[in-house]
Amino acid sequence: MPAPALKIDRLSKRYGSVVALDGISFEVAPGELFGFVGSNGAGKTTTMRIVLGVLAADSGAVRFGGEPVTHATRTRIGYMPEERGLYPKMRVLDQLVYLAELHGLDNTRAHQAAEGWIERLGLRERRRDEVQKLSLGNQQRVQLAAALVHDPAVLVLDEPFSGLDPIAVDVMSEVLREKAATGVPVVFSSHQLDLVERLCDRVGIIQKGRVVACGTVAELTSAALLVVSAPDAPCGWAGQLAGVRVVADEPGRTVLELDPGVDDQRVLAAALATGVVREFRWRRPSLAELFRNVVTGSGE
Ligand SMILES: Nc1ncnc2c1ncn2[C@@H]1O[C@H](COP(=O)(O)OP(=O)(O)OP(=O)(O)O)[C@@H](O)[C@H]1O
Repeated sequence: MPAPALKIDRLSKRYGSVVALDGISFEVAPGELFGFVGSNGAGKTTTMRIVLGVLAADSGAVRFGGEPVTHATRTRIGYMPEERGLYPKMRVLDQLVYLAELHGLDNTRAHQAAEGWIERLGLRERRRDEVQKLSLGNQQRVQLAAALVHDPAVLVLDEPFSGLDPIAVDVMSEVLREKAATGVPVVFSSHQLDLVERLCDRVGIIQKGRVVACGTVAELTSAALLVVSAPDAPCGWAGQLAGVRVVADEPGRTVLELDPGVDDQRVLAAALATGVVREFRWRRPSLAELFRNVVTGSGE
């Protein structure tokens, strides 16, 4: 049976006078790897805590297969909290077995699952160590194992990649891909936009508690940018052109966004008026460029 979709439906949340969530909505389909990105304080952690039920929304709902999430369905979510929630003095294996049993696995199955994830995440040598004695990266691997050990039907991870070395990033990426490939909706937050771009099927950009852009990376980055290398051009040469916005301006190289209908040959003429033009080409923006555009509206 395929796992149900996770739907965040118009959630709002205030902390006193601070509006943390302002009607945020998005959906993560079964088998989809969804990247949740936004500036500091945009509302990512608040959203994830509400999904987990550790925080109540003022209004809106979290739905799982169309039904509001209940205490029973919540136990089917695998969660990696931002503040990490392990018992520092418990040994790795004991901790994972304990968590699996808490989620309803009997002792034998809990051991099998814990050992399986220990092996998969390269923690075999550490399995008898107290969590507090592990490096931060290894603690994070244990935290991932803790989110997975009860074979969840939904995976929600708050900045799982922060602080990981490149090998651990690869392991984490593979595991998330594999989990999604089994039909589970997987959502994770991250500030590492290159990674999100590479890994995710879809991305939601959140700002001030609302989703301001959502789609596949290809959809989000379809509006092309114009790269112009004009080594003699004075800084800011393109700033006065009507319908043209400067996305990046380095000495001799400028990246521009043109309003619909603006003739790029007019831009080329303006560039040539400053001297030689070595490069004049269209390219897709990166997710990081798009993010800056969307979030600051200025491109920088
Ligand atoms: N316990 C709290 N009390 C008061 N305000 C809070 C509390 N938790 C979060 N906030 C505020 O709510 C807003 C959203 O915070 P949240 O932690 O959800 O953002 P975030 O997107 O996860 O940020 P980051 O990328 O920095 O982790 C921010 O303005 C934050 O200051």
